[in-house]
Amino acid sequence: MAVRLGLVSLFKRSLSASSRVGSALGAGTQRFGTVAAVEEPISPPVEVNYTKLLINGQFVDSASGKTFPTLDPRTGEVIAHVAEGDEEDVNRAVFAARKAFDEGPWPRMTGYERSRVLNRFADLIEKHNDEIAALETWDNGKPYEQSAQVEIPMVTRLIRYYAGWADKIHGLIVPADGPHHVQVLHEPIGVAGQIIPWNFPLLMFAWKVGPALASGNTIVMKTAEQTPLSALFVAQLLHEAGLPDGVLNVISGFGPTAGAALASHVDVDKLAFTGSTQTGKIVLELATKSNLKSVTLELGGKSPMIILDDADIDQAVELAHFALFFNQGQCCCAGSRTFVHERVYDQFVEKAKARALKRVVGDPFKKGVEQGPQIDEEQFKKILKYIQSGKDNGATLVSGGDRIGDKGYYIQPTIFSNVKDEMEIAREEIFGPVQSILKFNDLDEVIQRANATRYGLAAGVFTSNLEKANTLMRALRAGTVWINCYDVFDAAIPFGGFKMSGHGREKGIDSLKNYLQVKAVVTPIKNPAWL
Ligand SMILES: NC(=O)c1ccc[n+]([C@@H]2O[C@H](COP(=O)([O-])OP(=O)(O)OC[C@H]3O[C@@H](n4cnc5c(N)ncnc54)[C@H](O)[C@@H]3O)[C@@H](O)[C@H]2O)c1
Repeated sequence: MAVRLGLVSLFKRSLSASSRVGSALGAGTQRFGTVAAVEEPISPPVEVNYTKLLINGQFVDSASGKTFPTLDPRTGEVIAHVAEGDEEDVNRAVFAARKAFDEGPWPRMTGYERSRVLNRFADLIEKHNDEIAALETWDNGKPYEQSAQVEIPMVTRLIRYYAGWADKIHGLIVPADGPHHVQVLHEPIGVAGQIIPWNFPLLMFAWKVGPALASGNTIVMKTAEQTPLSALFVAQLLHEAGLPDGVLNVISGFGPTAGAALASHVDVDKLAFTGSTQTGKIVLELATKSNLKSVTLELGGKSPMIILDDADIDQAVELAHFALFFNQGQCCCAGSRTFVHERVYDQFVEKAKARALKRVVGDPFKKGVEQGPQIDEEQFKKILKYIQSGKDNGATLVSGGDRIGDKGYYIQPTIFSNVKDEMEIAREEIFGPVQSILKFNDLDEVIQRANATRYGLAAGVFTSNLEKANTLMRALRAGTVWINCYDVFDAAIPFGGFKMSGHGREKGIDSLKNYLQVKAVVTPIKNPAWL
């Protein structure tokens, strides 16, 4: 509940942002529209203490001795040099995780003991909330207030949620048709390989680690090369909370080397991946070719946000703005196709423009900032290329359309109207602050167009008409449908995709199933008193 409130309050903050921005603005911050170079970056209130690989409970150098720089998205400058893991390090980490699973205390501990470790971990995250948030913002560029007040609290909520499950995972006794005692056991699956992206580094860490640990597995995690720092910090806290050595191993490094080695390792029993659809296909193939390990995939999206003609336009504009621009537009489930009913279309576009122009872009450590820089040069260039493609293909540029300043990876909140379904910006995942507004005039038409994508991660609907909401929620082919809200991510709510947005679900009870094997044990019973 607290987390849900966290998100709701973030959205409410966004609702009142237009009245607050004036007072929030100051050095290093700008209301988009008064474009100028972003000023000198604020010094992050944290030190980087953990840069090595975590293998078997120890922070160690990579076998090759190599390191790679992790960069500050505000400037492109080096924050720290981090040990670069590759195949040999993955082998060492899998060996440690295997041993910890086969011999170690973790799967043999009671569920209650495991829950106590996870609860202590959540307490420690809470204690270090501000340091962790600062690391997350420094490495990723997301607003500090978002890290500190929304995301880190979501992490603790999620860890406590799975701590609550740890001693409630149980099988069944099933009545078969015969004199048999039939037990269905739910066992930990073994060594889990986990590969995560950079857009929500710590939240993705938690979504993966929470259910895997609650159900008694051991882990080798490969973090994203853009954002290795926060996972190393909290992995250390998890050991302080009592996690035995070897149960969680963290490898910083690159996809084609460390990630591929993990996906294809024959001693890994399960692979959980979050990232692009393109990479999802690669890791699925590696997993299949190596040892057919089971795979869950959380991939990309091109989610529709549908505004009906009965909607309160001011609220609809704010929600659609939040659905797209949250986290610099770097959300797999971003509402990146804003469908607006033709009766309210022009009014909506005007107000969406006004809102985008008021968006506070600047140093993410600055109070009141809503949007920081994009993660890195590669994403920054990709987004600018998509903006150019929108212009070239005849969409109407309503606001933005360029970078901000000449340093770091800041992009103007950009809106295109008159976007057509076949345009690249309406089909491909931009993963940036670019809103595409499309016009529709009929419910059946918008259902058909909203579903006409290879993705199916999420959808949003904004209406006061219950019947239309009910029709849409069933017709939309997506893993999540948010009605009159967006981006509500409580730990109990399953999340995942239809179609090429992925396989399986994370969070909630569904995620536990990813980390459990089902074993049937059948024993004949002589002279049973009952069956
Ligand atoms: N569905 C979700 O829950 C979700 C969440 C966040 C991000 N995403 C998606 O992730 C994408 C952005 O993240 P990204 O650019 O980091 O994606 P990416 O697929 O390039 O990278 C994701 C992870 O995979 C690793 N990787 C890359 N190549 C690999 C390979 N050959 N073998 C093994 N691992 C490899 C990377 O190092 C990183 O850790 C977007 O498309 C977004 O939609 C999805």
